Amino acid sequence: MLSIKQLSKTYANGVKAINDVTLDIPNGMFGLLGPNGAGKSSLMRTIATLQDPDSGSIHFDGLDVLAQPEALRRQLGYLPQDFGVYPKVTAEVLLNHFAVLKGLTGRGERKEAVEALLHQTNLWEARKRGLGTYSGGMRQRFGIAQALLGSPRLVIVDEPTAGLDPDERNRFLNLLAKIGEQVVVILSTHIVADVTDLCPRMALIVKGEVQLQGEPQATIDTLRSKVWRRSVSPEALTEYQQRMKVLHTRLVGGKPQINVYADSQPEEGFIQVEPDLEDVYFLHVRNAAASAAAVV
Ligand SMILES: Nc1ncnc2c1ncn2[C@@H]1O[C@H](COP(=O)(O)OP(=O)(O)OP(=O)(O)O)[C@@H](O)[C@H]1O
Repeated sequence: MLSIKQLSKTYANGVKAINDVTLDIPNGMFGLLGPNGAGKSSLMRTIATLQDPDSGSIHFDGLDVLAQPEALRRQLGYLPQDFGVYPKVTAEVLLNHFAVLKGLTGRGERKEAVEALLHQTNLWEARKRGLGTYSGGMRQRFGIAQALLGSPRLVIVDEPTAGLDPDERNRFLNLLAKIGEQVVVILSTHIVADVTDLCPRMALIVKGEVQLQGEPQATIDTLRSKVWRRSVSPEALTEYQQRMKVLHTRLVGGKPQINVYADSQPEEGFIQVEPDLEDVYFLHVRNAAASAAAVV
């Protein structure tokens, strides 16, 4: 269990990236959802002990992470958002190199670990190719392979599916789901479907603050019978957005379709629909933006 209490961080430029965050993260896949700039990477980097918070505490299975960062690092696998690779080096050589850095110094043990991870991430056939020839999905799977070296008990992956095509995304998420059976995996993402598909527990963070946390289905249930949908003309869209709580807009056959939050049917033509996690996400992002505007 990872336990974060009242964590805050303000950067030198005055941006409050983490604002009094308290989260309990049990074993399994945990989705940390939030729009760009919400503070997800700041939180991930702080948990990974790459930067210090201004205040608050982090404990992992009783270990005081901020007091003993080295001890946490020995149990950590981290795939950062901007994971760079050397394009000319092969996957096998680079993974072997990372393994040495992770402390796998015995030749036999290292070879075994590297080979097992290349198989697990489905890169065995491509192991002798330069990483520069890899697709985005293959690079991300390589990123997970290096994160899993040394059998970490805490795995952090920061926005890993952005830019992947549907096949590669599925393959990557399946891989994460398998890992999540044994350890704590924190998946930071702005893609709602990643969390819906994969995570039994989640938190939503906006402007550095936790807006909600719990089981995705329980958060969806709070919106039952409050989401209404209709198609509108492109010209009328702005007017609907001003008059109603429009959660999101989708183009269906080139025509905008809006989901609106309301206690009862907003007007003729709206039909009630089953809410989903996107509705929850947009309602909270919208409310957070509204309350920030009210403060200013
Ligand atoms: N080193 C830094 N110095 C100053 N401001 C920073 C720094 N890193 C991030 N920020 C700011 O802190 C806020 C949160 O950024 P962060 O990268 O943590 O968010 P995020 O949710 O990961 O978003 P994204 O998906 O865009 O990376 C943003 O306003 C960002 O501009």
